[in-house]
Amino acid sequence: MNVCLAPLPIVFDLDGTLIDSAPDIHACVNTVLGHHDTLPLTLDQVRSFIGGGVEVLWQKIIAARDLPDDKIPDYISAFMLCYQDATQMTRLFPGVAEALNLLADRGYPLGICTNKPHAVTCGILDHFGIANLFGSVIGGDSVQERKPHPAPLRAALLGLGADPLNPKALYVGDSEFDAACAAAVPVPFLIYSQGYRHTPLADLPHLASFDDFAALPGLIDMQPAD
Ligand SMILES: O=C(O)COP(=O)(O)O
Repeated sequence: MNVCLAPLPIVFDLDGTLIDSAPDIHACVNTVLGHHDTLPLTLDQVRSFIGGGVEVLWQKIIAARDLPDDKIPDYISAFMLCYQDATQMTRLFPGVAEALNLLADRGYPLGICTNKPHAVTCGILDHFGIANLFGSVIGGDSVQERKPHPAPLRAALLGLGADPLNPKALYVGDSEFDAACAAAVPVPFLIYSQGYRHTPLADLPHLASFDDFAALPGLIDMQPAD
């Protein structure tokens, strides 16, 4: 690491990157579907619908189950009631807490940019005891637009003191939404290969990929500082 220069701000995606939230989301989706006498979805189906935020999740569910789309607001309210504090089956991916603490100790300003609603995001960060590591947390309802639009990532970068229009920073994520958002800002993108992506890695623009959080601090240290 170049110790003479300011460490780069690092912004992280949440679902599929820091946390495996699919089992809790899956359970709440099926609770809501059950209340509407609709067949449950598999964990793989629900996992493949995560990443665009709660509205996109439910658009994909109603398409998969041929449900009336004028009921989306009702489905979303019922889902949020179930999901607002559902952390029982959610896990940090292996090595996440260690990597984040190491990066924070090395002085990297850390942020979150997720399409998950802000309050739920903060609850999850608190639950895992990592909320204090992040200087900026942008959720799917923090600004008007959602990823892949660049606005939420720019807001997260601004919160870390970076120039949102010409940022020297990194975005770490797992999905098509994250890759497109990073390219739109633009900011170099590091992709976690064990997340919820369905596109081959080679087809997503990225600076580097990693499959183990133990490798992330070294990968970040290799990037030129600001
Ligand atoms: O789809 C969601 O609710 C959140 O997904 P993200 O954390 O990957 O942005």
